[in-house]
Amino acid sequence: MISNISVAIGAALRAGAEILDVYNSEIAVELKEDRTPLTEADRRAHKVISEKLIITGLPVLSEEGRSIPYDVRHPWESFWMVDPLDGTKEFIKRNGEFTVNIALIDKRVPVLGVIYVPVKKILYYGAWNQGSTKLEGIEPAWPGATDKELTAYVKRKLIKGMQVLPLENERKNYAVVASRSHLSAETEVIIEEKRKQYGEVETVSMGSSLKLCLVAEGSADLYPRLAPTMEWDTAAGHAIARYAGCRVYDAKTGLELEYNKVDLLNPWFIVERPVCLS
Ligand SMILES: Nc1ncnc2c1ncn2[C@@H]1O[C@H](COP(=O)(O)O)[C@@H](OP(=O)(O)O)[C@H]1O
Ligand SMILES: [Mg+2]
Repeated sequence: MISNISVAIGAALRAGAEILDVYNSEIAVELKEDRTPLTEADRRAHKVISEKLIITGLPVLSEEGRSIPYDVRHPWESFWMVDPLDGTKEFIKRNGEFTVNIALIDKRVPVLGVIYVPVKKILYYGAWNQGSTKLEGIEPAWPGATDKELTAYVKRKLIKGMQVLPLENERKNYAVVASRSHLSAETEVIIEEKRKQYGEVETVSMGSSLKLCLVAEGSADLYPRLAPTMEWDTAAGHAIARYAGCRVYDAKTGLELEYNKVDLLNPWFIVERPVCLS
C-alpha cells in the first residue's frame, strides 16, 4: 500500500505542475497585479491535491474549501490540512517564494508535513518518527505521470540528494526571520532580547511558509510571527520544523500550536530551534 508520505509528496508535485503552468503562461507574466492567474493556480492546485488525498480515506480541509463548518470537522481525529498556494504576494511579485503545503493532522498535532517550492524545485518534508528532509532539484509532476512513477522518481532523488535537517551551518551570529523593512515593535523587543543573549543578530527574510523552513533547516534560529496567519499557512511547516527538532509555540502561553480549533486563526507564535552557533 502507498504510504501517506508518498501520497502527499505526489499530490504536492502535481499541484506544482498546475501552478507553474499558470505562472509561466503569458497572461500571468503580463498581468502582474491581476489576481485571475493566482485564483486559477489556487483552484487547479486545490483540485489536484484533493483528488489525490481522497484515496487515503481521510477528510481534507483546504484554504480553498475553508467553509467546512466546525460541527462537521470537530469529530475528525485525522485529516489533511492544505494550503494549495501559500504566498500570494510572492506569486504576484514573481519572486518564486511561494509554496504548496500539505499536512496530516492527528489529534490536533501535525504528524506529517510536505512543502514544495515549484519555482525553486525544493521539497521539504517531515514526519513523526522519521525526522525532516530537504531535497533539491525536484521537478514538478510531468504530464501523464502515474503515482507509482512519481514515487519511484522521488525515491531515486532521496538516494542521491537527501539532506537531513538541520543542515550543517557555519553561521556565527544568531539569525531571526523577520521583514528587513518593517519590524513591529513587539518583534523589535524579541530581537533586542536575543541581542543581549547572543550578541550580534542578523535578520533573514523570506515569503510564505518558507519562513518556517528556514528555522527547520538551520538557516535561522528564530521566527517570531506576531501577526495573523491561518492554520493551513503553518501546519506543514510546523511538522517540518517539529521533526527537525524545533518548537512552534503560542507566543503568549508557550504551548505548542494546535489545529482544528473552532477559529482557524492561529495565535501569534514563535518558531525556535535549539541554539548552536559555531
Ligand atoms: N489578517 C489576516 N488574517 C488571517 N490570515 C492572514 C492575515 N493576513 C495574512 N494572513 C495569512 O498570512 C499568509 C501570508 O503570510 P506571509 O506574508 O508571511 O507570506 C497568507 O497566506 P496566503 O499567502 O496563502 O494568502 C494569509 O493566509
Ligand atoms: Mg497561505
